[in-house]
Amino acid sequence: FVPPQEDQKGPPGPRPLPLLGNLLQLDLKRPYETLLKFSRKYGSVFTVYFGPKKVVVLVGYQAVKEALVNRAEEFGERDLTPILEESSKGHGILWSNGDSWREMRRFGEATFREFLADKKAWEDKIIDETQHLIKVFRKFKGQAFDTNQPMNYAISNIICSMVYGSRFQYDDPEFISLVERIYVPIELTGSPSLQLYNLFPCIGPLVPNKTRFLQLSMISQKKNLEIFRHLKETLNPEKCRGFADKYLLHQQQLEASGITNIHFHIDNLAMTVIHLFAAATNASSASLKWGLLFMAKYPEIQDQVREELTRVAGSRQVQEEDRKNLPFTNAVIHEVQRFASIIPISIPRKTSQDVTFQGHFIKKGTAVYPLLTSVLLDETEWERPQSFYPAHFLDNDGNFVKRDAFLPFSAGQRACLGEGLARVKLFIIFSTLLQHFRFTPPPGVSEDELDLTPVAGVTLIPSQDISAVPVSD
Ligand code: HEM
Repeated sequence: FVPPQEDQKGPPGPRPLPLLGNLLQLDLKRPYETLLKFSRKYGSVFTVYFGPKKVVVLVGYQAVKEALVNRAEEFGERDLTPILEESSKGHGILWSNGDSWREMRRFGEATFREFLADKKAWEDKIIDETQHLIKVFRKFKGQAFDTNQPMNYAISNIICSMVYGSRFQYDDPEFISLVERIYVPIELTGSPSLQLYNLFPCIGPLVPNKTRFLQLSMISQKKNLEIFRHLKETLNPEKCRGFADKYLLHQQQLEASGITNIHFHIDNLAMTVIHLFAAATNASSASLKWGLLFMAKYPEIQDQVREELTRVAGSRQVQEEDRKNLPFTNAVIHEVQRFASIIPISIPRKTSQDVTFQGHFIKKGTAVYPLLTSVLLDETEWERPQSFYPAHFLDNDGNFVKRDAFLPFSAGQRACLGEGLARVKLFIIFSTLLQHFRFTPPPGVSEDELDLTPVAGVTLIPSQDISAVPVSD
């Protein structure tokens, strides 16, 4: 292996070894930490080799914004690993490119806009699910527990309501395996053997996790096709139950008007739905889990949130409408997303053409990793980047202020499709839980002793148990 010629003109970076590239220098459990370290030496645009794979890393608000927003087209393609290429087959939204992605993205944006316009219906689904979540939290009677599973179930069910039009009971075996098919592939993606397979695809037959990943993907595809068959039998243009109905109706309209669109077919719907579950669930539940853990860690901030909620909403259900009157709560939720920085390396992009960026040549098709954590913790943008400090989002009069460098949903043409929906979800669930529970460290553990180390993986997830003590008790 000889690094190609263009590297000499490309962004600088640590010297790669043949075949291994910079793998020996990278902390593979927390690669973002090594990348941050490299940036201190090589600047805000540098090259690193994950084995034979060349990657250009973007660091800090200025570089990330310039690439993803000002040069949106050039940095607007998704970089696919072999396993994702095999499972997605060019379909869906998250792991696709070109015309198919454009059509699915446009359809997704229009549909989500409609959902948000009918705010009440979307909000009611979230409120309904939050009530189920509260019942589960109550069962622990104030004992410390792992918030992972209850949160994953609630969030997955909200996406079920959004996509299929109905929720499941938590103990329904169909639902339990559906949730497993969402979270297990995400865990597998972060496993060392699949990471190795993605760098050296020739070892494929030796990687059981690859077979498991593809099996789960196939089962998801099959199950979705079954659900769509049922939905199709009862499809009613007057009463659209969710995303899948919208798509099926759109497909019917195209057929009825004789328009041929090769991208609107049932396999593309199934993969789009699988991608929506993958993108929507993990990130939302991780953000909420961090939110509750930070409340246990910083009780004075928790008290201030609850005081504001009580003053504005009393004991009635908080609604999205209330957000404008809850600047402190709003600021805390934003600070949770900033400080937890749950997707430290954004979902990989690649260049769609040869690019000269900040004086460096980057060849078409080069993988690009926007280091989102370096934006959310950028010392030139945030007053106290390394502290949990809700005042980042408040002015001197306590009003909420937006911040340019707040990019947990990334930016540009591949930015998070569900940002609007995610924001409503985080606000309603976080506020409602705080109305009902006081979150504390487990008995015998002090706030200082709470463990904020995330579980290693693509998304950062807390591992610390906490207690949810009902406030009315
Ligand atoms: C707190 C919650 C969430 C966070 C932090 C988050 C963050 C992200 C990030 C960083 C990306 C990569 C964007 C890029 O490449 O520039 C992304 C992509 C995406 N997200 Fe989210 N997301 C969240 C929730 C959701 C929800 C609720 C949905 C759907 C309802 C969703 C749907 C998507 C989709 C479809 C993509 C792929 C977009 C594309 O490739 O065109 N996300 N998200």
